[in-house]
Amino acid sequence: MSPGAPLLETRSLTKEFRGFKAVSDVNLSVAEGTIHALVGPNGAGKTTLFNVLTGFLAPTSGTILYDGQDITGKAPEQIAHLGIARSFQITSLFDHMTLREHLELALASPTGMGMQFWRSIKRLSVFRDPSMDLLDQVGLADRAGAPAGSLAYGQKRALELAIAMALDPKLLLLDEPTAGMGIEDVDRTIALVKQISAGRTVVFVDHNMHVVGSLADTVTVLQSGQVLAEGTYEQVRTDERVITAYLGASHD
Ligand SMILES: Nc1ncnc2c1ncn2[C@@H]1O[C@H](COP(=O)(O)OP(=O)(O)OP(=O)(O)O)[C@@H](O)[C@H]1O
Repeated sequence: MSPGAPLLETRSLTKEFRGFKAVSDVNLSVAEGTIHALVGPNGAGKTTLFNVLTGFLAPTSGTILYDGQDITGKAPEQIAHLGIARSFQITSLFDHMTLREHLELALASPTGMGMQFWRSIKRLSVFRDPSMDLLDQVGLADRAGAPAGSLAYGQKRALELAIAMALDPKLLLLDEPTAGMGIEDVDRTIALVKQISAGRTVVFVDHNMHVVGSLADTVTVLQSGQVLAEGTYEQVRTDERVITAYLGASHD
C-alpha cells in the first residue's frame, strides 16, 4: 500500500435506529500513517460511527474497507484480529488487578491464552517483559505492581492506552482520550498519543479543540450524522458551516 493511501474507508455508511439516521451516508477516508479527528456537536453521530467501525453495531447500509478489505458486518473480535484496537470512553479496568496483570492479560488475549486465564496464570509470566515495555511507553513502569484502583484518573486512561497498544494495532481508535481530564493530564495525553502514533494510524473523537488542533492531521466534522466539513484543523475551524453548527448546538 502506498504512503498516504486510505487505510480505512467508508462508503455511504448509514446506521439507523428505528428509522432515525444517527450516521447518514458517511464517506470517510483515513490516510495511512495519519492522525484523524472526528468532531461534532453532541448527538452528531461520532460514537455511533465508532461503534459501527469496530463491529459493535452493524451498519444499516454502506461499506467499510480496511486495508482494501471489506470488513462490513464483521464481529468486534474479528476486527481486532485485523489490527484495529479501540480504547473506550468509559473505563474498563479491574481495580484489584495490578497494572502488569492488565497488560499480561491483554497480551495473552490475541494468542487465545486469555480465554484460559484462570488456569494459565503462571504462563502469563512470558508476557512480563513486553508488559513492562508497554507500561514504560505510557510512563507507568514504576507503578507496575500497584492495583489499577490506586491510580489517578489520568493514569487510568494512560493504562487503557497501553492495553489498546498490546494488540500492536495498525489502526488505533480512541474515544475521547482526554474526557474529564485536567489541563496537565490533557497535555500529557497529547504527547503520549503523538508518541504512540508513530508508525500507526489513529482516529480519535474529542470535544477538546486544543487536543484536536494539537494532534489531528485531518479533521472530519459531523453534524446530524452527516459529514459537514473536512480538512486541516485550521480549515475546519474557520469554516462558516462549522462555526454555525457549533454555535447552534449545546456541547461540553
Ligand atoms: N442505541 C440507540 N438507539 C436510538 N438512538 C440512538 C442510539 N444510540 C445513539 N442514538 C442517537 O443517535 C444520535 C447520535 O448519537 P451519538 O452518541 O453517536 O452522538 P455523539 O456525536 O457521539 O454525541 P456525544 O458527543 O454526545 O457523545 C443521537 O441523536 C442519539 O440519541
